[in-house]
Amino acid sequence: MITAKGLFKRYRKTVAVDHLSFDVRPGVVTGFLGPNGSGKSTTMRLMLGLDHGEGETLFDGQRFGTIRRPMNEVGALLEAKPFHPTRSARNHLRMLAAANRIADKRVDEVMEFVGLGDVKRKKPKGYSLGMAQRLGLAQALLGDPRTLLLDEPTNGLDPHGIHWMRDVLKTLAAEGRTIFVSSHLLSEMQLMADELVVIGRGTMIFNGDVDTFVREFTQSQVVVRGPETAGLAETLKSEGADVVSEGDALVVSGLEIGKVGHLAFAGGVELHELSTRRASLEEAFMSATGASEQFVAKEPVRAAAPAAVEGEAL
Ligand SMILES: Nc1ncnc2c1ncn2[C@@H]1O[C@H](COP(=O)(O)OP(=O)(O)OP(=O)(O)O)[C@@H](O)[C@H]1O
Repeated sequence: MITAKGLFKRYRKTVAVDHLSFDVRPGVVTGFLGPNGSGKSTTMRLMLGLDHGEGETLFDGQRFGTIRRPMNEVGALLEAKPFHPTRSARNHLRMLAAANRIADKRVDEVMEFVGLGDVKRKKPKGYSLGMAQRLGLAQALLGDPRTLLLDEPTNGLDPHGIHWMRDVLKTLAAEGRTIFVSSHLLSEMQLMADELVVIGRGTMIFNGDVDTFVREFTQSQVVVRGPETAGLAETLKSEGADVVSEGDALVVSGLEIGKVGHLAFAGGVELHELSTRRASLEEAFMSATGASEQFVAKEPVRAAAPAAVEGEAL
């Protein structure tokens, strides 16, 4: 269990993290989301005491700095490639293992686990970003910790790697561990996370389960299909719904599925489908964080078309 209380960090005029408090439960994957520059990395650094700021983070009741054998309690992957440039990957981990009184055989175990068994004697400076992420995860797992903090662990991984990382994190969570992971891949987060902490400009936007987040920040729609729904469309509109035709279906916004079903039944309309279409995590994220986006790109400007010269074929 992670309990973060009143985390605050200012860089000169910029308040990067503004009194954030949240809990991260064991047994589930908790996703950490926010637009670029919203303070995710700073929050994670504050949680581990790697940045000076205010507030307190407890890992199973203990502050990181007071844990006697931190690698056995909290594993962290904050940035890819923080490795010794000339030592082999295996020796890098062996050195860490020795310093933390972790058995040498655990090094080979975690390197096999993350799929780097064949390249463990190579130097990490020759690793790709995806391989470096795997090595970072191996390092985080070295002490078999109960808590994992991972900042963008899928960064640089190929689709197989992303799929693998998702399975690994879900499995580790199912073993009862506490997993706190940031990612920009919202479709991936939708498949991986059970709970969310969503921030914007350093402040809390949402802390709770994924389904509630999507429900709170989007409007679900009702899909209606049947051989003759034109009359029903008019009835639904007169009840205040927005109705759009999509092929042979009606997509209804603004009315509950029960109400749509009732109106169809009352009007004697035959239905072949009546279902709810849930919005995606991405739609909910856009709606929840739109106002707190810091870096908004301008619409691309198209180069002006050359003026037509009279008589010249274009
Ligand atoms: N070392 C620093 N010095 C000054 N400002 C900083 C520093 N690190 C971060 N910031 C500022 O703090 C804010 C939060 O940055 P942070 O990197 O924590 O955001 P983030 O959510 O991790 O961003 P991203 O999603 O782009 O990785 C930003 O406005 C950033 O410019």
